[in-house]
Amino acid sequence: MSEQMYSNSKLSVAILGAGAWGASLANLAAANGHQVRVWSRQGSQIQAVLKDVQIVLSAISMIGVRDVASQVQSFPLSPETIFVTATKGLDPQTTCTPSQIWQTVFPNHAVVVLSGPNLSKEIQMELPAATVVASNIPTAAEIVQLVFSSGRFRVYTNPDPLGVELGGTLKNVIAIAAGVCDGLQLGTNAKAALVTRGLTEMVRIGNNWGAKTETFYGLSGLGDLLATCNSPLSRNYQVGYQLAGGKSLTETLANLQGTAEGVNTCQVLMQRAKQQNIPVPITEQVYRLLQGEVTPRQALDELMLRDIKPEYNY
Ligand SMILES: NC(=O)C1=CN([C@@H]2O[C@H](COP(=O)(O)OP(=O)(O)OC[C@H]3O[C@@H](n4cnc5c(N)ncnc54)[C@H](OP(=O)(O)O)[C@@H]3O)[C@@H](O)[C@H]2O)C=CC1
Ligand SMILES: O=C(CO)COP(=O)(O)O
Repeated sequence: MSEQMYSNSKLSVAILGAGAWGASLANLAAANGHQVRVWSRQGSQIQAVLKDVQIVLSAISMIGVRDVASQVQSFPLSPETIFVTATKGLDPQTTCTPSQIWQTVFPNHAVVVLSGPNLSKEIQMELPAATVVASNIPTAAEIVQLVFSSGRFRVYTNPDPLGVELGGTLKNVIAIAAGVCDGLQLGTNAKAALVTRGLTEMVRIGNNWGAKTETFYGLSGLGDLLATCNSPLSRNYQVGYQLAGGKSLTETLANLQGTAEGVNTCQVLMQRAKQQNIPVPITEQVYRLLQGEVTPRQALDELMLRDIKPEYNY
């Protein structure tokens, strides 16, 4: 399978998940002339959507990924079919990333991660954005790059799928903290400190997992942090903002449009950080806040009054 073969051809693309992100990605591929079929639990049979497709893109919330992957497994697909995952979460049972789940279920297929600063509402409004596609199989990433690239969606390739996937996933926890920061009106200095130290925490976790440091300084790490920590369009930011305003987590989630993956990611991350002995002070305070163990103000004090230390351990 070569990139050249695909450069001018129009592909058949199945999008699994008709939520905010699945619908936006479907529009981007369709606008480039590709044949796009979208599947959701309420819609057509998955079998009809998967028939003869060259690309299967999953934009399913983390909670449904394992189940949907095993549904897909029961249908015959060409060995050339490329899987793309756009989910930003971690599996609660195994702490696996979505791409690790897809790769385990489809060990002989190319799997590509798509992640970046991509607030779907802005993409629906046709505002310009950039993203990253990453795979261990470079030609697969290049094919996916061609499918989605346009004058309003700039797609970069990257050889570190784990780093790209973790960037988009881990930033959701920091986005909750950023929402708290703004909800408490702590100011621009506090927000800059939070996001910067949040990035340090993401790099620390990512390195332990085997991801490359520099990936976190790219679009899928720093880029996505900047987008979600500064925008009320981010559901994760909204969760933090509402909690800071005194709402309960149950009330906040009940009124939220769509999925805020950071809530579950935070639980999984705490589990993994404890197992691996990784210091994650911001994640820990977000976890305690979500559990109702601390108030937003107490979480702030806990972070500010930690033992003083050097910025980096060189
Ligand atoms: N919105 C955004 O701006 C972006 C979102 N993402 C990520 O994409 C993923 C989806 O987000 P988004 O589209 O916004 O979320 P939505 O809540 O809008 O949609 C979630 C989608 O997942 C499906 N789904 C949920 N649970 C299950 C299940 N158990 N089995 C099968 N399907 C299920 C829903 O199906 P149904 O409609 O049938 O309920 C729906 O299609 C998340 O991981 C998110 O972090 C990534 C980048 C940008
Ligand atoms: O990941 C996103 C933008 O890149 C979407 O953020 P939320 O899931 O917080 O809305």
